[in-house]
Amino acid sequence: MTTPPPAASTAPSPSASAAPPTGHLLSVRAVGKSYPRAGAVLDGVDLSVARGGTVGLVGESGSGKSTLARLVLGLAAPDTGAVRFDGQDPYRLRGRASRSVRARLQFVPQNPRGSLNPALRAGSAVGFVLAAQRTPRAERTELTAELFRQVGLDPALARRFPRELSGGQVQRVAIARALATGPDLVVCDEPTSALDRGVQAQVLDLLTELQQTRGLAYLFISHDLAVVRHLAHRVSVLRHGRVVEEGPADQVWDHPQHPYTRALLAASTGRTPPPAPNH
Ligand SMILES: Nc1ncnc2c1ncn2[C@@H]1O[C@H](COP(=O)(O)OP(=O)(O)OP(=O)(O)O)[C@@H](O)[C@H]1O
Repeated sequence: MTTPPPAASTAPSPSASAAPPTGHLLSVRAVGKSYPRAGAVLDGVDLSVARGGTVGLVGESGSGKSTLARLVLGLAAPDTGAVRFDGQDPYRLRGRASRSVRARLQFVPQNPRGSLNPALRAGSAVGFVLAAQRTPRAERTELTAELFRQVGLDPALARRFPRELSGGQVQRVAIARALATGPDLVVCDEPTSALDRGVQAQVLDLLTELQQTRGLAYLFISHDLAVVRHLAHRVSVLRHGRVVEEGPADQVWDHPQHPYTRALLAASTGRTPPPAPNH
């Protein structure tokens, strides 16, 4: 399915702003993963995310994006290669070290409504995370209100149930929940693909703003190059489990080298780029 590019935004293009700080927070090296029926889902994948930077991971459905997200989050182990978050293997950690890394490594899902308990008020979704972080009960309500404000939500909405919120509001609650642990890296898996175009642009602007104020890094997964271009500093293009192109977002957008990247661009924008010199 082709999602239209997001509406024009007031947020500065990340690639037009200052370069992100150097030093890799996340490093994926020669990662391979197979499943019995699917075969090789990832094959020799390399990817790095700098502190405070955004890498966009694009590819069609089935290219292996969510599998890579699971490996990065330490929910599964690669068959070959290595995943390192700040030098540590998120899958192998146990006990306090695991809790610390899990707090610094958060996730925003595609379908936040599905990840929120429908029987609990929106504020509780954030409150539970704060409780797990051992935040004193007396501070949780005010901290939840502050997180709601940071994601552009009226703190009064914390009293509502998920069904009483719009799709964009629910996604903001999911972002507030991810922020509650004070992460350094947030893995966003198609976080705007279920939203209307205008709301999509607002959520992307919010993610950009949060990056600037909190120094967050993102691994931003999408099938849509136009969405990724909106906030990524660098882009990796995944096809059948292999990275076929990687580079600065503007370069990949303006001068896509691989035929597959060019096809993704055409699907995303309707624009057929001029032929690349090497193909
Ligand atoms: N736990 C699993 N067991 C077996 N096969 C799996 C498992 N997880 C993923 N796969 C298979 O791996 C391939 C890649 O799936 P993955 O979800 O990573 O792709 P994707 O690019 O994220 O696609 P989508 O955008 O549709 O989620 C698919 O063929 C899928 O069926």
